[in-house]
Amino acid sequence: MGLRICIGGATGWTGSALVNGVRAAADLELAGAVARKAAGQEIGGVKVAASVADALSATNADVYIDYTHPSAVKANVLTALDMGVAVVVGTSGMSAGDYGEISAKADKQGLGVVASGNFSLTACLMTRFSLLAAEQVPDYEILDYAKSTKPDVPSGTAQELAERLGRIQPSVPGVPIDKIIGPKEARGADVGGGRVHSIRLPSYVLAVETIFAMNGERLQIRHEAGSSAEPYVGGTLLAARRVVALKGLVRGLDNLLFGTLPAEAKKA
Ligand SMILES: NC(=O)C1=CN([C@@H]2O[C@H](COP(=O)(O)OP(=O)(O)OC[C@H]3O[C@@H](n4cnc5c(N)ncnc54)[C@H](OP(=O)(O)O)[C@@H]3O)[C@@H](O)[C@H]2O)C=CC1
Ligand SMILES: O=C(O)C1=N[C@H](C(=O)O)C[C@H](O)C1
Repeated sequence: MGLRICIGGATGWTGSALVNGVRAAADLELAGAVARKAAGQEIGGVKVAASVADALSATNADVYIDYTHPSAVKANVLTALDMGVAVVVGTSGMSAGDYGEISAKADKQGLGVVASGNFSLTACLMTRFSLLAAEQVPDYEILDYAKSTKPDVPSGTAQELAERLGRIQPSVPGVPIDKIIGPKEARGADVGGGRVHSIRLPSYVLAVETIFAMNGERLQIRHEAGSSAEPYVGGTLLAARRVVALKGLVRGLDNLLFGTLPAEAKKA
């Protein structure tokens, strides 16, 4: 019997790619699925439940994976932990405070949670390269592009990056924000120490770019997502395989792949 996976958001863009990924993996088994509109129907050989609690009481899942909605994810994760199930979080929209609560619950339950603003390999490389750059170049700002209908801001990718860059090297505006002449919002938002400008327009899936600048030169590190959800499957399933051996919260796929950066370990 393989590792038993329950997928929240199983009918969605990412969730349906994951259902296929789990079914194609010899060491994984689809144990449950959650989605409201398809509740009662069958997906990948399992009956879709209307809620995480219903899905996890009907099955003995080892891991719950959430790709639902920013308005639902926190309650879903806390429910799974309360029910003794390790969690992988793909859904965006949770604040640093929300992650604090999840971290405390995971510690209390002795369970693992892996969350990553982006589970694609190339996005995870963008994050790691940006963190390395911030150790050397203190002046940077983050541009966060997504489709016009994305409800949460900044994206999960940009939020996690901003918080982590901000811990290594807070981004300090050349003119302090309270001294700005004109609308302060035009200078973006301070997200955990990193300055983020979010753009929401049709035709984008998601792109995140950090501009590092020194006198006379600039470095731009950019990731651009395409229209397929395939890139998120490998990283999410790697996290599912690893999370069962963890206790507590790990944020960032790059930490699973490459270990903790010394600069982040020092500031933790
Ligand atoms: N970390 C990463 O690498 C990635 C993160 N994401 C993030 O994942 C999230 C989902 O994205 P995407 O796949 O495009 O979303 P979709 O809108 O395509 O799918 C959402 C899924 O969740 C279900 N759902 C929505 N609301 C609820 C709820 N309240 N309770 C239970 N199920 C719910 C939907 O079904 P129904 O409405 O019938 O319930 C559907 O199955 C977003 O936050 C996105 O930013 C996306 C891709 C990669
Ligand atoms: O909403 C999306 O589509 C995506 N969201 C993720 C995020 O919020 O960072 C990332 C993914 O590339 C697509």
